[in-house]
Parts: sequence; C-alpha cells; structure tokens
Amino acid sequence: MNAPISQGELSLEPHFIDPPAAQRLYQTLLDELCWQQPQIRMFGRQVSIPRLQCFQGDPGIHYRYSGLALQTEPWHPLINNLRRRIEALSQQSFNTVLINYYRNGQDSMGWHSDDEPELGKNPVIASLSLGQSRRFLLRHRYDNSIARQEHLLNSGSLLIMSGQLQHYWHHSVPKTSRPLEGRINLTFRHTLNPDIQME
Ligand SMILES: O=C(O)CCC(=O)C(=O)O
Ligand SMILES: [Fe+2]
Repeated sequence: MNAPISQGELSLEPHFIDPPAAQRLYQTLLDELCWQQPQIRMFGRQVSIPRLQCFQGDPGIHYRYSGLALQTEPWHPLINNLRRRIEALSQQSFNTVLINYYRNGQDSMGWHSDDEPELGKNPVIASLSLGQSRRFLLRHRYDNSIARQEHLLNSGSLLIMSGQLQHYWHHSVPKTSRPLEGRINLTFRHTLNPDIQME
C-alpha cells in the first residue's frame, strides 16, 4: 500500500507477518542477538545511543553511521529468511541489516535521514517492526509548509522508503513517557562498494 508523500516514496504493508509469528520472532531475536549500546559523538561529547543495536550483513562490509564504523556480524538464519522474503516482495537486493532494540518508551531514534554515501543515490530501505507499536514521524527537510507525517508501526508491519525520500525528509521514532514494552526494528539496506571502507 503506497502512502502518498511528495518527493520520495513510502509504502506500508501493515501485515507482512501475522501478529503471533511477529511476537515469536521478537522474542527469539531479543534472546539470540548480540545487542550493543555504542557511544557516538554528539556536540563534542561521547554519549550512549538511546537504544540497543546490532548490525548484520554479508562478509566484508564496513558501514559508517553517526561516526561509528560498524562491522557486520553474520546473518541470523531467521533474519536471512526475512531478507529473502522482502527481496522477493520488493524486487530489491539487500546486503546489510541494522537492527534496533527500543527497550521501552524512553528509547528512541532522533531525526535523521539515511543518506550516507555508501547507501547510494536513492536508497531503498525496508523497515520491519516487531513487538510494541511505535510512532514513526517524517518531516520535510527544507519546506516546513509541507505537513509532517505520522505512521504507527505495528508488530509485523513492513515500511519501504525509496526514491528521493532520504534527500527530502528526516524521520524519527520519538520518546514517550507512556510505559511501553520493547520493540525491535530491522532496516534492510543495500550498501555499495562493500570492499571499500568509506572515509
Ligand atoms: O525504528 C524505526 O522504525 C526506524 C529505524 C531507522 O530509522 C533506522 O534504522 O535508520
Ligand atoms: Fe533511518
């Protein structure tokens, strides 16, 4: 289902995985992945990111993200299966996945766009959500007369961002003071020049 948006493309498949299967997958990944909480430099200080993270992909890929050089871990077999299913649906290939675990409502993802050069000009990013529903916000980068968008990303939903979206829009997963359960989000990406370490 396409969600209309100017300058970019967004599609949301609310039931890519049915809710019981999505919940089982959430629990398995929570137990089996090797979660880390890296530090990034912000305003000249080292701060821990407000969520846990894990990065998997084909061998030999180095990916820079907020000043972090991420090394890939091998694909978890269940995540590799998801990759293949999402590739078949989207007719795109993905060689990496960034996985974020939001432990509660205090964990979040600040405004950003996924526009690192190693993702290429108009990256296709497929975002699968498991567990607690969270708000996903989009705001135009240059024209604040264009209305913001908000989508509730439920467990089992698949959001695909493509076209020029990353050039023109920022997105975020805001904090909330409401008590929330955990959520895992997987963003499948295609990283270019896997053998070249970007500076
Ligand atoms: O958790 C989400 O829905 C968004 C994740 C995201 O924007 C990212 O990994 O770049
Ligand atoms: Fe993102």
